[in-house]
Amino acid sequence: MPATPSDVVPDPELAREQEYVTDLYTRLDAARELAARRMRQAITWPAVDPQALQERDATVRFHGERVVALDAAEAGLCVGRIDRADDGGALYVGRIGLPADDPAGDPALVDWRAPAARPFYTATPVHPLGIVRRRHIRTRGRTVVRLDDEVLTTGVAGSGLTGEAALLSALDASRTGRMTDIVRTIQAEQDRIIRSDAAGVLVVQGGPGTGKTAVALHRAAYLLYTHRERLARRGLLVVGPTPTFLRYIADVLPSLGETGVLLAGLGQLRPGLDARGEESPEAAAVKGRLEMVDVLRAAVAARQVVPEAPVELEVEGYRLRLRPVDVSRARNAARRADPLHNLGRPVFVQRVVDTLTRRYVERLGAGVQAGRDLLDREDVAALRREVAGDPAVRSLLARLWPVLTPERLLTDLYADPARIAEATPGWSDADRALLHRPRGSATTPAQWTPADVPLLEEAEELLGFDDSAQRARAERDRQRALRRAQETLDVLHGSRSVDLEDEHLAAEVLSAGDLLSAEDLADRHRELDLRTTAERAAADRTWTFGHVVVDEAQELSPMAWRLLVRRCPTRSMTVVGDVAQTGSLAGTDRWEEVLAPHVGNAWRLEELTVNYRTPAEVMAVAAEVLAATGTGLRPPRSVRTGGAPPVAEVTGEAGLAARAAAVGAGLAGHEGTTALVVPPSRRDDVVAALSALRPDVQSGPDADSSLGPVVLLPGETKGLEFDSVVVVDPQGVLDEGVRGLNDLYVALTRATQRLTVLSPGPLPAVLAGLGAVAA
Ligand SMILES: Nc1ncnc2c1ncn2[C@@H]1O[C@H](COP(=O)(O)OP(=O)(O)OP(=O)(O)O)[C@@H](O)[C@H]1O
Repeated sequence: MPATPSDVVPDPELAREQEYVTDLYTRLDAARELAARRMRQAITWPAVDPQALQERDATVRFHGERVVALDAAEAGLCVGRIDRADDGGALYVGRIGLPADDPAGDPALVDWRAPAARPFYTATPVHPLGIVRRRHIRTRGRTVVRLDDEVLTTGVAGSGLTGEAALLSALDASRTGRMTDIVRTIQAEQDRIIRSDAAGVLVVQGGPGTGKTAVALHRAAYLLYTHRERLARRGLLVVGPTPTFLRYIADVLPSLGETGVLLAGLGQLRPGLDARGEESPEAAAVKGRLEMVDVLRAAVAARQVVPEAPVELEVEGYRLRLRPVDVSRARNAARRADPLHNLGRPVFVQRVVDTLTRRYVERLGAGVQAGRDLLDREDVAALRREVAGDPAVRSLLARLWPVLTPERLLTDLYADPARIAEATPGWSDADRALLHRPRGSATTPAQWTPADVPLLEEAEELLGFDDSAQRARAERDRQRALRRAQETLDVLHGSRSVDLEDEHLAAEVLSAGDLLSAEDLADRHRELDLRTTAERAAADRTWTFGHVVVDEAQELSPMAWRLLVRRCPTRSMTVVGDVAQTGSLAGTDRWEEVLAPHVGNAWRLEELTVNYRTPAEVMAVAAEVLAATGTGLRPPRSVRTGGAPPVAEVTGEAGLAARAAAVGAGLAGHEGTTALVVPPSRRDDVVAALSALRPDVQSGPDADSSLGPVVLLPGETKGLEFDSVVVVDPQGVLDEGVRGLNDLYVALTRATQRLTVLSPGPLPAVLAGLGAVAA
């Protein structure tokens, strides 16, 4: 390990800190017991009216969340302390705040997110912020095992790293396949971003391994702490690129005591849908264009049909005629009444049925003198009902103005080249062909892809949702509950009058019926709604979030941005990514480009410059690839050096898969995680060869590196890291990716310890510096 400025402190100090830490755990246990007791009490509260019911739910939820947060604080409760100048004493910093006995004094433990804890992360010898010493306290279970001190009175600038010894030991640790929190070792440049103002759009640009994901998640925890009330109500959404990535980061916020956050990929942003279908990058890119808004508008308008010739219908043996002008008038009236397709439909239906009823009346009266007058208003209403219920009329209405779900609109559009052509004036045939997708069969339904999700959501905005049936059902349920409650009250009331012989006494005794109305009783029996804000938000597509964090944001298409901005009307967003790592064709290499349509220039940029993941030797190789991308971005500076130098081998075409398997299996025998990154055309061969040696090999978007070695495409490694990485066929990665240089850059920068490159032929020019040897 490199030299560090820390002094390892002798044992008596350790004993003193142990005493303090033991006291903190006693306080933690007491706080947990108290919160659990309060929660149990609140569950039994009678909820006599809707307001009391709401209060009960909120109280149970509040104490429940507190118990979860206190549980989460158990591991590594105290992270360190800062000693203030002028005998201000020590302030202990930890994962959660715990009060001291004297409420006027310092708390026993300051939450890492509180303003008072800030110097723990940002004080330096040059800017000590009133601190003379910073101590990192390392615990295992409840036992203090190590102290690392930094003296901040020297006035001499050091490495620029905060708590360097603690940081380097965290970075050297083997990876488990799950991201962990960095509360102990947040660096000053990261702290500034984590605590940056919640308002507006904050873009965090940084190279691989600079901690963008870590910072984004800690910022989420910070914002939940600082704006607890607003965010607890509105919720916070974290959007990530792939299901694997979401699983990789899933433990971080709960370990920080925050469970109310919704983590979702783009494919999961439509309630009830998990869109995991695959499609070509070109098709996804076309679907991601902003022009798709107009395409969908046109597709909806095309479903409001005016026939070219009159339509003849037979109702109860009478032939009725509907002229194009009748339909076009009905359509205009419906569009005026409500621009949303499904909400305008009742007006359209009403107009058409009125017209047909008029024709029906005329036909009935034909031949009879003053036939019209023979029918009174009730007769006409009965005829109208007949017309409205007639199967021929209903099927005509379904053809002229169908009720549409977003799924049906898009399925019909994709399946029919004529519909696509009508909705895409000015498009090339090649782009139109990319939208085409045959209807699935009953056995193999066409799968929705992540790029479909913003379109389905946009379509929902245009179609509107006629929820009258749902509301009617809810009202019927309520009435049924009321009836049941009334019956209960009647029984109670009846038994009282039978049991009590003394009329006078009976009048004095209040029965349940006197105290409660049927309505109250029905409410009293309602279930506790203990869903978290995140769960309620996930089930409601109209939910708008208090804050949205977008990770790997460079991959998002303009349509995806449009969806996210709709879910966050306040534009309180944290957007993190690296425009040098963009792999999708729909993504961006310029932040201005994607943000301008939604927020103009009203966004601010922060940059992260230090790489905490990739050792300097590996980063030097990746830097050549970055230079070749022409983005002009500088590679981040690695904090770790002296690891194993990267190696490259030329295997020959025939030996590639077998060698990849042998190297992968060898590395997977080490502690930590192993990934083989391959171009798509090599995946099957490499998986087959490796599984002969390691049956626990995993591949594809659900692969989990904590369970065995994984074989992944470059795009599937987005945001992840592994102790050992083998890049198989770098030329294939360059050739097969739509942004091949970016893909290779991503693949090379996933390694925390060891990098091996296996090439079937000569190395691509951008990797010439590696100096390959023959296998
Ligand atoms: N202050 C820190 N203390 C300890 N570990 C850190 C710190 N900052 C970052 N790390 C670690 O460095 C690694 C890289 O961080 P992270 O994945 O957040 O980087 P990133 O910028 O999102 O990378 P990429 O762009 O490649 O996805 C992670 O293991 C993370 O835990």
